[in-house]
Amino acid sequence: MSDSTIRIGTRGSRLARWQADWVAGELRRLGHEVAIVEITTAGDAQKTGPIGAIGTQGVFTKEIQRALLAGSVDLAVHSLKDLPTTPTPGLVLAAVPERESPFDALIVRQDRIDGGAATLDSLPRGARVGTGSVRRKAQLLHLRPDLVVGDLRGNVETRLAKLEAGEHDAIVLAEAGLVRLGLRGRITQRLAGVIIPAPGQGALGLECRADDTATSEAANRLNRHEDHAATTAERAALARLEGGCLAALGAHALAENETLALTALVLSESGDRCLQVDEVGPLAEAQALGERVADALLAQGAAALLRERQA
Ligand SMILES: NCc1[nH]cc(CCC(=O)O)c1CC(=O)O
Repeated sequence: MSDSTIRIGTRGSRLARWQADWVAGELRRLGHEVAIVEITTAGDAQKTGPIGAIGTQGVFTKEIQRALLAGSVDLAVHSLKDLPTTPTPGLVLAAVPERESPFDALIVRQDRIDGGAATLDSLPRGARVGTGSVRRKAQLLHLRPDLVVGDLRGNVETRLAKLEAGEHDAIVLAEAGLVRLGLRGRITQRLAGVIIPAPGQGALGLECRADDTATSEAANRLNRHEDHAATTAERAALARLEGGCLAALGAHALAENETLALTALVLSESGDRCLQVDEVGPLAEAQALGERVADALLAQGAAALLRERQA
């Protein structure tokens, strides 16, 4: 292994490996030598109970950041939505590569589909829908207060197995994870325009040491300007609302012709109250757009909803 080998740190789940392998392939195409180092995180170690119970932000990312700072890896490949917005001293987000779908997807159990329920609207009254995310839960209940939303944890394959085992009538997962794992065919309904996704969903965040210009320059060649700007706006809104990854908060920005259109919403945990703001701004001012949208939400009373959740 030469000195210039880029060592990529990743979690060991099949999705995390797919993402790290994809980045490795792209860097090799650019002529770099790359090695992959698997790291176990607190989020992977805890297999039961709601994700909120782990208590802290960054359960999937902290150990990898520690390995970066310790110098045992050079580049972290994170799911951007799992990466806290608070900057980590000594580290930089070097690039956001081409984004996969930012949207959520509904997967309905086959016998329910056979019974004619192939969309969120057509699920029977009181149907059981599984998700581990307070954002998805609140939006599901906002749209369908009759649904019984149950907890769902584990990696993508585990969650699909729990659906098949009959624990739920339907589950909600990120379309990006399903597509990357070759499971697009499992999607019953795309929830684009129905549920607002998490900030950064579907995007990767490539992080390296702030003083490692060689790795930062290599990573930067994978950067997609539009996707970086869109996720910057989404994450700026999240940071301003201080919701962390556990808030019932959705944000999605669409980039078109050097313009960003950002939608963000904050809900009460039960979904009975919902605030939404839509604004546009120049791509080059993504951070400011996110902050402006967050301020508009705060002016509508978003802080009270977020505090309720934290109490
Ligand atoms: N919190 C888990 C997580 N983190 C990233 C993804 C995959 C999608 C993505 O890249 O955003 C998932 C699974 C899911 O939400 O279904």
